[in-house]
Amino acid sequence: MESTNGFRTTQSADGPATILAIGTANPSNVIDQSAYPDFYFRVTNSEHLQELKAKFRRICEKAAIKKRHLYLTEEILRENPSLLAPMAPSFDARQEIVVTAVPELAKEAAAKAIKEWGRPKSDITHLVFCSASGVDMPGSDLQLLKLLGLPMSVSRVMLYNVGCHAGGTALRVAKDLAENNRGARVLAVCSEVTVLSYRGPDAAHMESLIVQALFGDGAAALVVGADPVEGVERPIFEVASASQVMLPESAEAVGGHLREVGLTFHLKSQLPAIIASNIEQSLAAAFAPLGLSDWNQLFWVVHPGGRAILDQMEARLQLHKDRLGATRHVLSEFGNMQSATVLFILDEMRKRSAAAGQATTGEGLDWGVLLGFGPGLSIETVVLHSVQI
Ligand SMILES: CC(C)(COP(=O)(O)OP(=O)(O)OC[C@H]1O[C@@H](n2cnc3c(N)ncnc32)[C@H](O)[C@@H]1OP(=O)(O)O)[C@@H](O)C(=O)NCCC(=O)NCCSC(=O)CC(=O)O
Repeated sequence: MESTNGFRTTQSADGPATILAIGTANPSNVIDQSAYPDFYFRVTNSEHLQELKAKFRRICEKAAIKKRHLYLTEEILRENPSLLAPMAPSFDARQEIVVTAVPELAKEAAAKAIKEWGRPKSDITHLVFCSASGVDMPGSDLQLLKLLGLPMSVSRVMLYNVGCHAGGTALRVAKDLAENNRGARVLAVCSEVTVLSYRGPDAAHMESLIVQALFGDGAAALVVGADPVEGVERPIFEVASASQVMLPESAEAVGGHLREVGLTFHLKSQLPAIIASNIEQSLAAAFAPLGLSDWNQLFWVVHPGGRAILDQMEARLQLHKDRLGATRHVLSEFGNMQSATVLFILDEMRKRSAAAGQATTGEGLDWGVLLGFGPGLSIETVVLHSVQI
């Protein structure tokens, strides 16, 4: 009888996990960031809070965001007045919306990814689903399976309420699944619809104002698999390594709490500085095996938690201005879409590389990094290798 080791060898892939397709989707409702302070204070019946409105306008102006997509329209808000108050018990009303909106938006993104991938959806073997937008049992992973008509044999992993680094987490888990299960094709999906954290302004909750000014809704999906089938599958990036680290004594920097009032966030103003002063350690550990330490030789995909995080990281690492171009573009067009954002940036990266006639999907460079930040404070570092265009 064959040894377990021999059996295990035949179960593993030969090559590294690759990203074979990317799809994205947003709700059709678009908000213009410059007009948003007027809309937000009017719709939440808060026009009497003029000082707070002026502060909100300052935050919106400094966010480096042009527009965002939000599921919540004025009509839906009017139908759900408990969402407008700063701290009214409203969990049921919020859940009612997200349990269908999250998997539906995920379906749009996943269908696009499967179409680009080019193989039948019945060839999907695993699903990794991430969302910080509500919880349910069975979860959004099962709803998505049904909405897409995927085989009932798909092995699912549901990552609820991980936070903004979860795009990196999903890719890390997808990589391990793809490399350890020969022939596996993993659908990794992040879907965020910020209905849980939407609320009216309140001087007692300044951190909520930041969330109202920065967060947007979006879903993104990847198909991940090793040993691409020649002539059928076309890799976009190879996933060389993926790791997670937690920064000590940073638990208070960022977090979220699910309560009767929905999801509340705490965001310390030191967050950009904490990330900037710790990031080089993660980069050094991730790129030491490759002998790389010139950060300007990498292409960059960074979770844009806020403009100040990008600015401080860029300054600390002395990155050339164009290195964070794809990241800043996605922040400007969509805001902070939590876990989905880095996957949107991957899409933007390969598209702008092709449009500019670059030699590789990573702006002409070979190696790149995807960074996610979130509660913990947790940092996800994914090392990517581009492919020739
Ligand atoms: C919000 C900003 C765009 C504002 O830009 P600047 O900092 O350049 O401008 P600024 O200093 O004049 O700030 C504008 C106003 O916002 C206030 N302000 C800034 N940060 C604040 C905070 N964390 N809590 C409360 N208020 C804050 C300032 O005091 C100021 O008020 P006044 O004008 O009255 O003086 C930036 O600070 C930023 O990008 N911050 C990071 C946001 C963040 O934490 N993102 C992580 C999201 S969570 C995430 O991504 C992970 C996850 O959820 O898991």
